[in-house]
Amino acid sequence: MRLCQDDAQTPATARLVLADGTVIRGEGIGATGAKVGELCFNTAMTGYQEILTDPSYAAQIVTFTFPHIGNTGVNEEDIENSSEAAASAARGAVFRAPATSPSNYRARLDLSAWMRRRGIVGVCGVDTRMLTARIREEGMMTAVVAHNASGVFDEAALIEQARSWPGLVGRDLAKTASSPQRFAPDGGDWRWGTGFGVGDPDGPHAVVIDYGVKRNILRRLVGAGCRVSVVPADASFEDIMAIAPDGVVLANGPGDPAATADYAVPVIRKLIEAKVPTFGICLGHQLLALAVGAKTVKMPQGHHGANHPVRDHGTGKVEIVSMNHGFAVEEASLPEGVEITHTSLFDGTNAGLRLTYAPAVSVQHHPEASPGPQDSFGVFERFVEMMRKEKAAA
Ligand SMILES: NC(=O)CC[C@H](N)C(=O)O
Repeated sequence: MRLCQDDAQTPATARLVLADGTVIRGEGIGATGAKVGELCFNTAMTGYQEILTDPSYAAQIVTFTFPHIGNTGVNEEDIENSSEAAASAARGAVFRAPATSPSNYRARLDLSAWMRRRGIVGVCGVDTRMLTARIREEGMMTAVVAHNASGVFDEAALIEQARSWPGLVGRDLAKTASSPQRFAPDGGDWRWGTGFGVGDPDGPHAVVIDYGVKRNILRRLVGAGCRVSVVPADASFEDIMAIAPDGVVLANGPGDPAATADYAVPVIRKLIEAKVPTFGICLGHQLLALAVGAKTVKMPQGHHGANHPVRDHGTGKVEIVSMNHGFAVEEASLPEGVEITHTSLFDGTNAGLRLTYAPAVSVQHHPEASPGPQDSFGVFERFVEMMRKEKAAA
């Protein structure tokens, strides 16, 4: 395979430009143009389509450490954006090898054509091992990925574009990733041969606050037996209570949790006070922590992958989970009445909480996987049990 960055003679059609002035040459894939964002790396070996459509990657460019991306093409089912807020997913992608022709019975399109449709700008032929080592040592940096057929770029302008981008700290992106209207999802867990399952019309009513929710969270809730309604990120406590929830899910989402806290935290505080069963996932976990008075911090490299070990202190077991976050809950800032339920075994950061005085739990990882292992699927069933228990006690 050809790596282009050291070969100035190659008419490379793409550039990856870092804010420190590094320019990496590669071959373009997907949309043409130039996209700026925070450069992170993801270590998952499968699930590139789910990763590129995960709304939590808004304003980010994903470097895939797995070298062969595109082998199974793209299909109509493995899409994680739950609404037309498609702009909310990853802006750019960095690959080691050029994408090969797809080989999979579900493939409908090749990766490049699909990325073009979705406006994702990509570059292949990059030494992703070198890039990942740099992110590991220097932290997530701002980058621009640029692609055009001519191979002619104003590199100084691209460096300037990367330098002047303000970064993710202080950015509320949940409102832009959220569906603007209430909706009900259309299916449950996907199974080979039968596709998406159907829900239980008499199950407990889970209302999901959509900060940029992944579809598989909705499918998993349906699969665990819930009736599900999704409400926009800025729905008020009264809007939520008006549709009679048995429980509320605080979804995942992009951006800085502290910036989303302005409008999310007052609603979550009222849910806690009203003892509505509450379950936070990723951004939702961080927002629950902020609602009880804790702090969140920016991580140097974040956690992005489908192979992260997390200890569940309740069961004593280690689960291998999917992760995608660049901010974390600062454990030292957690007040009394908050129990730590999960810990990342990569770096000891907080990965789960439970309030002792209200029915509220949360996890930092992605128990819905997609992509990733299904070790944590059970947290959805535990949430359903919590809703049933609270309802029976009311
Ligand atoms: N997946 C998520 O919900 C991400 C949460 C938050 N935007 C972070 O990067 O930490």
